[in-house]
Amino acid sequence: MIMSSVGIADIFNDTWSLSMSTVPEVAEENVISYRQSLFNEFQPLSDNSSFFGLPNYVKNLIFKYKGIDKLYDWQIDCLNLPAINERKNLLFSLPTSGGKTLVAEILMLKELLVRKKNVLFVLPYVALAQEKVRSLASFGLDLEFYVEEYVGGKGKYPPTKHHKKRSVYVCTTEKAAGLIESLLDAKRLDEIGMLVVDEIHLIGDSRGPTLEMMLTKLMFVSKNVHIIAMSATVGNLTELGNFLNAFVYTKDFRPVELVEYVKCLNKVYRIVRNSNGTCELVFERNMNFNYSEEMLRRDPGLLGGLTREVIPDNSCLVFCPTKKQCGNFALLVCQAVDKNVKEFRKSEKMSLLRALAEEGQGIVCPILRKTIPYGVAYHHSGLTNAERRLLEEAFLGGALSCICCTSTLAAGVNLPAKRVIIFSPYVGRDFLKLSTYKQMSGRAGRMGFTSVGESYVVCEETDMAKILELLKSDMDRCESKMNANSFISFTACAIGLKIAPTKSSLIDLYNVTLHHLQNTSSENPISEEEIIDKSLEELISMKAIDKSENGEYILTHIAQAAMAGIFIFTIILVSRFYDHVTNTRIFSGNLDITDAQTVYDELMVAVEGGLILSSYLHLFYLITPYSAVEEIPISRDVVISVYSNLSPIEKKIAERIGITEVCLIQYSKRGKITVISESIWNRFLRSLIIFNLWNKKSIWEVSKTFEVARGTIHNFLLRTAAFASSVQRFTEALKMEELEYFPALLSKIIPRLSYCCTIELLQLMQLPAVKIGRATQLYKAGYKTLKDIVNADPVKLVSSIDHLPRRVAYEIVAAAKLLLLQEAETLQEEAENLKAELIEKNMEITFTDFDELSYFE
Ligand SMILES: Nc1ncnc2c1ncn2[C@@H]1O[C@H](COP(=O)(O)OP(=O)(O)OP(=O)(O)O)[C@@H](O)[C@H]1O
Repeated sequence: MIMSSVGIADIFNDTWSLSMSTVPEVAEENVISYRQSLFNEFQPLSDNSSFFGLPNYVKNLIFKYKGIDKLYDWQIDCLNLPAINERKNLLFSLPTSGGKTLVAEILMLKELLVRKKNVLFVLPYVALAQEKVRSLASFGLDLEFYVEEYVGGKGKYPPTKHHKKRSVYVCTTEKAAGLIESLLDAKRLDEIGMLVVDEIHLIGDSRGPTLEMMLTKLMFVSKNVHIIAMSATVGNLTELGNFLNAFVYTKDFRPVELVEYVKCLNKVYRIVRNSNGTCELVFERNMNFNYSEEMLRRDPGLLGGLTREVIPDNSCLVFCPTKKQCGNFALLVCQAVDKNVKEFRKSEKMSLLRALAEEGQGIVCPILRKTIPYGVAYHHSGLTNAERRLLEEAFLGGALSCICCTSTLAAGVNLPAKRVIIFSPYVGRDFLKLSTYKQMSGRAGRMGFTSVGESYVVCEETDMAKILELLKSDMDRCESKMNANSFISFTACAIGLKIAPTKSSLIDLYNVTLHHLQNTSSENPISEEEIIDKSLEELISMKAIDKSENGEYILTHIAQAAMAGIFIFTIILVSRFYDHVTNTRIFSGNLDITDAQTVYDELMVAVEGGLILSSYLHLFYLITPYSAVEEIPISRDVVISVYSNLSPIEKKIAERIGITEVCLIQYSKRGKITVISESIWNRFLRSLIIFNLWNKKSIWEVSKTFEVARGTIHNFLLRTAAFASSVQRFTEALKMEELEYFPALLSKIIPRLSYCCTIELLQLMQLPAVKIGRATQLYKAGYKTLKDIVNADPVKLVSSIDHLPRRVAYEIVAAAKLLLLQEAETLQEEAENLKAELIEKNMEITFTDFDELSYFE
């Protein structure tokens, strides 16, 4: 296959058109011969001709859906490792875009189809997990397995047990942890054959404890789950391999050559790496972009010139140190490029703007409105997921040729570019780390898009020495982030799951952690006994655990109910806020034991004082996560203005909760609020954000009123939905008469909260990566239900929906088919199970039974 002239995107289109018998856009004879070859080689699963132990037609599907017809040598090497056949855990590390994911997916398919076990695929970010669900859907349809999404509010704990087909659970880290806990609790862990963890180095990130605890528990209770972990950037690979008890495979392979440069003043230096590991900067060229004086004043770093060299024909990613700079740099690039670029793919850019408007309920960010006509955009966490997704698709499709982003894009999204510009060697205030540099520069030049990738790091003269030092330094180590709080959570969870209910078994469990491995080799190791003792003491003092008669620790009733909340829905990204919370956190979800007690108290107060149901606000207050206060800082002026403008019913609810004018007076005078706890005051104010969105105020309006970024609001909404699910499960598990109607009340609002949409759009929003704008577009175009999507012609979808890439259209249809199929087959299975149970108990009901009933006579 000639990648350079065709390009992966084209290949996708071609192969899709082949599979769906739509208008082919490649030479007819190629289509026919390819179709023929597919037809000839397609054989049933019993085909024992082997593609790494899989039937040969899996190979064809990889070509059909991924455009890959040949594996790299290292991929073949890795898949043939004796360690794989022996089912030894595998940790493999290659540079970004080396093709690691494909290896993991082939192993995953083998587990599903040959060993017939379920697989957990863990990805660190929501967007990556959703992309994976969508891309695996076609494989699921063809190879007859389910793809179940465990992201945000989606995913059932424990999962439905399927007898006929296997499932791959695509999860974010927190959801995976919840899923494993629920399977352990249900004694069903043996249904899982493999756990794939992408970006394993994130175990050393602030969210790392959740991942570390999950892996530890899994390895402690079972030797049968095959762990496959991968990463591009780990310094202490062997140590990580020891923790995972894994065979370590590493290669320095990049499919596309990467040429790295450093730009200082107007000089460009090439980074030359010598075979002895040293590295030097070799002068390459002077840059002269004929800037006017005015332009030079505005753009002294020559960013515009550097981007102008590649766009619009090729693509460019600009990494900026702060979010604010992303928008500013995007505007700057537009000033530097030729005005004619506005004509380049104009209609696609217009349709992108329309799609963004749909997503923002009619509003498009003013900066994007200015930059998109030039094919330029910015991208950071202040944008909603949907906005980011649209921009990413446009970049992949070529309508956008330049994105100015923060470093999070390098780790989170698969966006290749011809040129990567790291516009400052700082991330925020910190000097770049080697792993971050590698991730950013690794985005340059992806296979199938460009023959060579270039990365430029732009720096001041004063930073040149530091840059050289960075380039020569060893890769960052991955250090366990387990701390006192995570140990308490870890201990409580192990006790709750009964996997380590005694002190000695808790110590054994701790000895499996990465923390233990690193602690023992540190200069001042803490004794394992001390760690466990401290956690136990803390839990006892919080009345979260008791000792049973046989000397084992058990959870108290409320702690158990709190934990049940987590079993059903673990929370997204909680541990990001972990370190800022002074309370002791108990569980990996956000319903910790101190929170659980407060939730309980507040629910009881609401019930006893009278829950106001003439508006949703009272309910929203009760499900506003406690972390909201740190997540959503609201300025003093905004608080005063929002509170002063409360409607009568809102005021009434505030009063019912205990908030009076005195609170406002105390707050306005910058004093401490003494009438009620500040947490009540703060959470009430944040619950108004949810209330406004629920009442159909656009995210733009709410963002303006509360002066909070749209992305932050969107994430807060998702977390509230997840917290509501925990509260729902908590109230169910408490089994108290006074609270028995809460689960039903909450179950009505949770789906709408998760998707932040109207009831009509709920079905469409179940599709992976379909957000409100695209759901609205589909709905308006007459595709109102999943069934409509199943019956849709993807080509028609592309023509009737603005800015819908062809590949995405096919993937959406495949995902809808799989979802419906899964739903129907699950119902069928449940019916069969019920019937089998009845037969087993000799209780088969026949029509004759009814005939005998006099009632019908
Ligand atoms: N053998 C192959 N031939 C051609 N393209 C390939 C091959 N293997 C993978 N690719 C393509 O290369 C790109 C990068 O692959 P992949 O995402 O698997 O890399 P990765 O090592 O997992 O990267 P990252 O570290 O960014 O996650 C993808 O578009 C993938 O489809």
